[in-house]
Amino acid sequence: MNVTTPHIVVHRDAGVLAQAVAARIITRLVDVQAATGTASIVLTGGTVGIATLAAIAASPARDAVDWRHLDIWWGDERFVPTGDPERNETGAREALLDHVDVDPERVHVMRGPDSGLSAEESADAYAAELLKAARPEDHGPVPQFDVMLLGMGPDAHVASLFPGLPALYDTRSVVAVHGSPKPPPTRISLTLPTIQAAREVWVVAAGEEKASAVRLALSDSGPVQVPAAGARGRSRTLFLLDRAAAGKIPSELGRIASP
Ligand SMILES: O=C1O[C@H](COP(=O)(O)O)[C@@H](O)[C@H](O)[C@H]1O
Repeated sequence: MNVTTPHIVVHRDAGVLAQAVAARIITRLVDVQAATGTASIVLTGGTVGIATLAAIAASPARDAVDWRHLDIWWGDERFVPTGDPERNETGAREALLDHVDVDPERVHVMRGPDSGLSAEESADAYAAELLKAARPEDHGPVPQFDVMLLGMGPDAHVASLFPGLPALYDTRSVVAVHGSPKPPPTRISLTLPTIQAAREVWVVAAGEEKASAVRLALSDSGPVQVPAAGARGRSRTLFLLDRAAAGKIPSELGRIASP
């Protein structure tokens, strides 16, 4: 798998970070749609992830995106019923998707227990949906997503890939995760091979409590101990941080700082 070296961009605080990531997403989607007529994005839950979606909703530039021609996927989901405030889907709908003209057929949710599926069946159903969406030029079982947004926990988890859990060894595209150290315990997650199939992977993190995880994610650590170290895209990897989260990055790693 071709993966790229991360490029680091640091913003003043979490608020500016969310605004800047929102602007980047809008620009990227507009550019991809101008070139191909369609685009795809993978959403994340978490604080910066949802704040970013709210910033897109509040931006006048959001109307530059052709929302009807956008496929929306999730990197992970908490396995709780539809509408539960814990679901990443619920946060994304409230922050953005309820405010723009998306095509419901192109909003690809990971199903919860109210669907009657077990977590394993829900993961398999998502894998099948990804396989159906993959085109010959994707050369694999999942689409080469245009942008994958990933939040990161203080333990360096991304999506629902937590350090040391079996999901990190899994070569399927989507898995059920049990025993998550962060509640709720049961989740559905894309795996590392699926994350690394994305054209662009953008890791977003804010706050001092993420600083050690950011440092490790940018080191040569293995992804089983430091899942975020495996968050790399085929064409580009961005670590989009606030100053606090960037506080422990070694000085030899280049970074771009905004005022
Ligand atoms: O549980 C999750 O946590 C991470 C990070 O959340 P944060 O609140 O620390 O930013 C998130 O990226 C992931 O999608 C989510 O399910």
